[in-house]
Amino acid sequence: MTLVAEPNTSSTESDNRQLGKIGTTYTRPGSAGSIVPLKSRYENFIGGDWVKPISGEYAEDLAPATGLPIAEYTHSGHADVDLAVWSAQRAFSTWSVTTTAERAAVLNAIADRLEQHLEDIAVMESWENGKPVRETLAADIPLAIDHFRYFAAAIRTQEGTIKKLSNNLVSYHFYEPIGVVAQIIPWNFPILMAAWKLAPALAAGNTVVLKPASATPISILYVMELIQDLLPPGTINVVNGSGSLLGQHLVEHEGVGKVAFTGSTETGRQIMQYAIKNIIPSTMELGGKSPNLFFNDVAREHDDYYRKAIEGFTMFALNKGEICSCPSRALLQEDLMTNGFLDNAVSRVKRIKVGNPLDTETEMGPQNSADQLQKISGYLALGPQEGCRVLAGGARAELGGDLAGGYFVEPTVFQGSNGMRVFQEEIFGPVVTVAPFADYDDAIQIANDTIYGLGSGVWSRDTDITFKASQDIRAGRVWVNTYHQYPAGAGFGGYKQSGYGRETDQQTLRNYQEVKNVLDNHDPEPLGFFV
Ligand SMILES: NC(=O)C1=CN([C@@H]2O[C@H](COP(=O)(O)OP(=O)(O)OC[C@H]3O[C@@H](n4cnc5c(N)ncnc54)[C@H](OP(=O)(O)O)[C@@H]3O)[C@@H](O)[C@H]2O)C=CC1
Ligand SMILES: CCCCCC/C=C/C(=O)O
Repeated sequence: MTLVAEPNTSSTESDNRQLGKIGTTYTRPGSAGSIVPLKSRYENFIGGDWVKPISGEYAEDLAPATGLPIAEYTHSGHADVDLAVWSAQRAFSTWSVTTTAERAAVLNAIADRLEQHLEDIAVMESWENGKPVRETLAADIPLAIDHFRYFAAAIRTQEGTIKKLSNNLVSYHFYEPIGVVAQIIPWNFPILMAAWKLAPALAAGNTVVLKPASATPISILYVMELIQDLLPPGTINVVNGSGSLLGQHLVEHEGVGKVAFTGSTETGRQIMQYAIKNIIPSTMELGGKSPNLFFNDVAREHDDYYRKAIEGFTMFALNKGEICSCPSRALLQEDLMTNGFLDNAVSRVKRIKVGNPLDTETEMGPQNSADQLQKISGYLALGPQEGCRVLAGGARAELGGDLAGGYFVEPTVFQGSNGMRVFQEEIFGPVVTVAPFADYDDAIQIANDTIYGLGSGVWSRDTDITFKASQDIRAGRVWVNTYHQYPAGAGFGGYKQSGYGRETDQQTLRNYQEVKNVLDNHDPEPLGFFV
């Protein structure tokens, strides 16, 4: 499986470790013998210090695998946001004038530090989110590390423009940092989503106030503890608390010059309204209902390609389906419904190993929260009510022992049609809906019949089909004969109600920059209007 970036070739401590060896079960963060030393309470990180919330209020962070508390985090208010914005403004005056080489050095140092701590960060992320440690070790954390390295390089190689408009008139375009950036991130990839936003914002010379999701408030603070000595105070400030209480105040703050958001389309729409107040730019990475198209020729032979396509179908269960680009609508050309392909795919789904996220053999952990479990359970009930056939799963997964209180769901395959709500609404769980298509035009029509346009997949051995489909599908990302790869250097973002702006590529720098034009006139003569 090649989900991750090329490994770093520089020599570090981590080179000789056998991370995530199958058969390992990591000890829970905070308990005796764990590689993750946890505090019982995490304050806000503001101005380079650990700062208590002014109200003195805290909330409990729960482990999705058990439903039991991990640690406390701050329930911040507006005054805490004010303090964070003020700290970021102060830091901006010095960070924005550092050289690109200096900023790149800081980003590279962060990457190196994260790499030294890859294993403990991965364990922390798994325990707080519920995602299997085999994913955080192989994807989330390596991708986050690579992101800092990528933007260290990107800022050093970004060019402005210079144009000689006439013998005496020269136009220069320079990119300048915007100022203080508000970044509001979700709980499904807490560290990776922070990296996607922090790395380009810092590289471009901005300072940040980051608001993590309330369901995963701590893993990013664990990372801040590890990297705090590498950053000038105030360049990154992290404030926890309820998004509905803090969001408007943060985004409408006069000291904030830009907002970047990843989360639901509904909340994105609200944040866009807040951004209007001070006319600040926004980037939005929102929901999805991504189609995954399989053409008849995938089953021509039962070879490696066929196995790859079966894995492509099963990818809806990665991160327990809690991914905006989850391939949640599998569209199969008619022969594949009856010639064994669908049966084989369903039987692979039934073998997905659901369990303790800290066990390296686990393929699917618990959903992130009780709220998410409840939302998914609603759709598990809705599918059959709408007339879906249940080909696999369809219920909560009952695990024993101390995982009995965890938020586990069976990976589920529904067969139905694209007009059903389970085909149209973002479930954000391990649920794939399957429908047949007759021919190419039918496939594209069904694929595009959605309000979303984030991810999509096309599977065929015929490169004319895959190329044509990659042009005809209305989505920001078309994976061809693959799915769920997110290398830096490939821009990611949505069409339609999946948002706007691209992340994970050089062009992301432009989300965090103003363009300054200098028009330099060397003509000795006046222009002639008022002579
Ligand atoms: N596209 C994606 O990657 C994601 C999509 N979703 C979708 O959204 C559904 C609901 O999940 P939910 O966690 O409620 O998603 P939200 O979009 O509401 O939350 C994402 C982030 O936005 C914050 N937030 C919430 N309300 C506001 C607000 N008014 N102003 C500013 N920030 C705000 C949240 O803070 P807080 O946690 O404190 O509320 C969190 O940090 C999921 O079931 C899924 O379908 C969810 C997460 C990611
Ligand atoms: C295997 C790595 C998956 C990264 C997924 C990034 C998607 C983020 C999102 O849901 O917004």
